[in-house]
Amino acid sequence: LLQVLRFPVVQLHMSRTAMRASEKDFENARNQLKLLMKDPGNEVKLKLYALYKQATEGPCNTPKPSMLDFINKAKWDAWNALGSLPKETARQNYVDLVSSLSPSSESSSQVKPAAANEKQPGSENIIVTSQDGITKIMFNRPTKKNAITTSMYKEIIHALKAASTDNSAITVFTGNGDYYSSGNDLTNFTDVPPNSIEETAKNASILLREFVDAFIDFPKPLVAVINGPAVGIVVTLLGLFDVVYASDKATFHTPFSELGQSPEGCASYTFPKIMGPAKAAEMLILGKKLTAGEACARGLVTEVFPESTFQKEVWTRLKAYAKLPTNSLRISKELIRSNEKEKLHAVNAEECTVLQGRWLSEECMNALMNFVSRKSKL
Ligand SMILES: CCCCCC/C=C/C(=O)SCCNC(=O)CCNC(=O)[C@H](O)C(C)(C)COP(=O)(O)OP(=O)(O)OC[C@H]1O[C@@H](n2cnc3c(N)ncnc32)[C@H](O)[C@@H]1OP(=O)(O)O
Repeated sequence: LLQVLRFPVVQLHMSRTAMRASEKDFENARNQLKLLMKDPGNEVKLKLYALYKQATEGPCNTPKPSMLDFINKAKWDAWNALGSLPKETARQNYVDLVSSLSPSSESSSQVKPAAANEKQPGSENIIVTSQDGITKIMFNRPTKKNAITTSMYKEIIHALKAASTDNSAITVFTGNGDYYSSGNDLTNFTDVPPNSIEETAKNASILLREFVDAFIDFPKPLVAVINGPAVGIVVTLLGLFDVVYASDKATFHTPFSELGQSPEGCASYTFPKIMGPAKAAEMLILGKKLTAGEACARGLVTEVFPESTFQKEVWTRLKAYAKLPTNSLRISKELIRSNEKEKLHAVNAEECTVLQGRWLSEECMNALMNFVSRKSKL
């Protein structure tokens, strides 16, 4: 069996290293900032200040300046809004932000103001645009039902990091075509040399953990616009979103047992909290597929819209929300989520460890073989 499954050769360690800014990158970014020709404006300068303080001193720990001390109060608010963002992440976000200000930047994850359908060069499967105060991250692999490849996970991590410090108020995920997403691309696990299986499972577990961490730590309101069926990881992640709008043609399916796998995306913790343990078990253990109406009744979805008016209604609403004061949006999110963060990171770590073992199991390998040989369709 192991001979039949050939896992892809991926370089997850390399990418992981690349995603973490070193002290030297941080120092370079500081120097690069001094060379900027154009004043980036007060909002960006406040973000840079806050990220710098967070990266060097950790969470805001100084007394709040008086209301009349406008400048220091604005700086304090910006730093304080970063909450418990880890120093390392702040350092990376600082480097990303400086890099996005540099005219010579060629970073593929740079989020820039763009026309709604503009594609980022070199990242066709994920399209990131920023307009009207909204950063939109769109799965764009409609011929494969927007299944998520290894490189797409990495691009999304990068896009989230950039979106956390860009000028937008909210960040929205959606899918292009008839599906929101069919979840993990199952061929991520079907083209690997037999002697690399264990290492590949380990690397996939590291990547998954980093991917889910990026959602747990995301500081702005995160909205899912579910345009069609959603399967697997894109469903479990919804417990980490702040608002979920769904078309009435969307469905929600987590067929983990059928795949010989187990839940990820912190769903083993968030789903029982959202819908109660019995309903969560029906989805996560038994793989019951929900309609949008059922998912809304269980509290996983905020609101369901008729497909005929879905896009118009949802985007009109989101554009209005994106005009709300950005700091207030962040601070309210922080209040709602911060108490849970530590727990969520622990749950994520545990789920990734368990999944790593599942990917090496015969049950999982059989399910993947079935998919590849087209014997099994969900
Ligand atoms: C770093 C690793 C992290 C791992 C995280 C753990 C994540 C777990 C999960 O997400 S589990 C869920 C995995 N997803 C699935 O099990 C769905 C599998 N797909 C299907 O069951 C069906 O394709 C379908 C129900 C989504 C759609 O069926 P149908 O309408 O009949 O279309 P097709 O099957 O013909 O699909 C069209 C085309 O897309 C390819 N495709 C669809 N989904 C996936 C997928 N998840 N992975 C890979 N490829 C997918 C399908 O093979 C067809 O390709 P083809 O035209 O044959 O080349």
